[in-house]
Amino acid sequence: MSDPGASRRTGTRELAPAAVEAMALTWRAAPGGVAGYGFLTLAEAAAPIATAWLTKTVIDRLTTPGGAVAGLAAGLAAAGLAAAALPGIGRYLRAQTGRLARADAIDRLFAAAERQVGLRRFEDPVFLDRLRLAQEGAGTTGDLVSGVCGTLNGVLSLAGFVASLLILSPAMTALVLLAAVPALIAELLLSRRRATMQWDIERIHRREFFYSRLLTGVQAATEIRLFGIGAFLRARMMAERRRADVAEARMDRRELVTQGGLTTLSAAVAGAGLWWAVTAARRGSLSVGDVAMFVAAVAGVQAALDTLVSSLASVHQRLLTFSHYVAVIRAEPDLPSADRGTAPALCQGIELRDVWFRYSDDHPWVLRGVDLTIPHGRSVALVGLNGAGKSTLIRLLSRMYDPTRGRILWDGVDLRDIPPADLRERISAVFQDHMNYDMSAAENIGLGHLPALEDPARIEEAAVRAGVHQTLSGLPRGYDTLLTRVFFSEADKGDPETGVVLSGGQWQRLALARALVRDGRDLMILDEPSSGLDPEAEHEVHAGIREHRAGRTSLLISHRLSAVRDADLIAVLHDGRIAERGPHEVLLAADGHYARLFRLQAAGYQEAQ
Ligand SMILES: Nc1ncnc2c1ncn2[C@@H]1O[C@H](COP(=O)(O)OP(=O)(O)OP(=O)(O)O)[C@@H](O)[C@H]1O
Repeated sequence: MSDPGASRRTGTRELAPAAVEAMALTWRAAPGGVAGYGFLTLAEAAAPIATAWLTKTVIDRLTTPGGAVAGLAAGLAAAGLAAAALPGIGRYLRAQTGRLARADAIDRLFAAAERQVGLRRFEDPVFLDRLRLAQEGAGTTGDLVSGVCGTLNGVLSLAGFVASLLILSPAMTALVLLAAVPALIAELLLSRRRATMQWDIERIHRREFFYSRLLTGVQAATEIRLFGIGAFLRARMMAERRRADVAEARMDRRELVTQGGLTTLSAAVAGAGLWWAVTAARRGSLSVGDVAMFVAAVAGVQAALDTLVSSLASVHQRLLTFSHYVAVIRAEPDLPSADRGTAPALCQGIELRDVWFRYSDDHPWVLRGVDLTIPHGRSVALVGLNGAGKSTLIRLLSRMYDPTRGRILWDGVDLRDIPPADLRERISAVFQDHMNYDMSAAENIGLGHLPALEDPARIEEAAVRAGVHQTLSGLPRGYDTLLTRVFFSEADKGDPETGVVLSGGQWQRLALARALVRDGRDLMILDEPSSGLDPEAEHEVHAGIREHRAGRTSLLISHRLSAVRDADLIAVLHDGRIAERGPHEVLLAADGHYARLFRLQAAGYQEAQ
């Protein structure tokens, strides 16, 4: 279970730990509910057996002169009452236990996903499929318990009715039981097939979900309309839907045929039994009560077998799904992480020593022996063409991945020897693909440093420094304004106080404020912090950043070379290596890649004059 992305299918071996985990989880979440439900299961199983015996005895006494039946009738009424009331109480307990177990399971699942310190698992389609099935498994933990209770109910009812039937006819008992064996095997095979089918169509569902999100989300809405690609995307979505439907229909047909055959078999056995009982009664070897008991017992055995077989099949299938949950919560972190030690406060600097990296064995090398030092208290800029590997290098610095070869040293300590959370505590960053959270303006900034959520002055200070304070304070509810409209109904949408939508550049400033609120960190990473800003805003933001970077350790990535010229050191990433390094003037004088790019950009501006 250490590598939840390794295997596409779940084997029977994984079912036992899944069963133990599900039981333990449900017991922890709702011990009272499980105990109550277990008790009700016993009572529910006992009620029909008691009813059958009481009925037989009442009939026998009624057909015998002078037999007292009042007490038996009362018992029969009590058993009937129990049979009527218990299922309702059981349903409530089952639902309540299910809710508690589900909440616990979902919480643990998401905590486990968070334990994946890097990004690799989230780029692995097999893991993503597993994660989705795990969510499904977590959501139905309670059903698993009710399936187990159903199985228990089936076993108990079966035992009671089989014992009753044995007294009347051992041969008929054997026949009824034998008829159940193919049903049991067939149902288990069917549930395994259904679980395999679910796993196989998981990718189809993921693609369908992707298209449906595109078609219903606001992000792609403009392009979809402008390019007129709605029908094209819908056709693709429906093609995926139909592929999934075909697989499901095939499965349903298989179930229909198998279950139809099994039902016919049960009916034939019941008919033969009835014929035997009636002839035996006519011969005088069975009483009228015995015939009633026999009919009830055959029906009871078949109903119990039915419950047992379908509960077992459902438990089996749910366990197959739940085993994905177990695989995810027991998954080792994707990166080996030290759990002891701390990231020392940066005094000397960060050194990349012969760092090689590729995203996987079948991807090309992105970095091919990068040697770079980011000295403490200095500003370093990283430039390079699209796809040169700049953002990749940042992901390695914040340990979203480990270098394939080589080492990254934080004051001489390998990043692998520092707990990732500790390392990240010392870093602040604005990412090129920053997040826009559907939350309030204050929360969008405060997420950069959670204690700041209680400190409005600190949030405001960061907003001022990112140049977004004026925008935010002018919103209908100031910093408490929601920066989204997704939570409001159509009727609310006319009211500006229900949420606003910011522009791309305003969001970018907000992302900068989120990084700045994390003040006092040892390393500030700025990956294209101003790409969506207007020239005035860009100038203003870079002036602010320059001031902020003075005397601090920072790494800035920007294609706008005028923004990086003041860096203490500029490194040019080319062909996976640092091709040039030095201050602006030195690189210009060297007349290499940097000088060529800088002159190209400068010429563009001059032409415009
Ligand atoms: N998650 C990923 N899986 C596989 N390959 C990736 C992944 N992310 C990036 N790459 C590849 O790695 C290379 C470097 O990408 P990276 O984003 O680091 O470049 P960059 O220098 O930041 O580019 P840009 O200037 O366009 O932002 C590219 O060829 C890209 O296709």
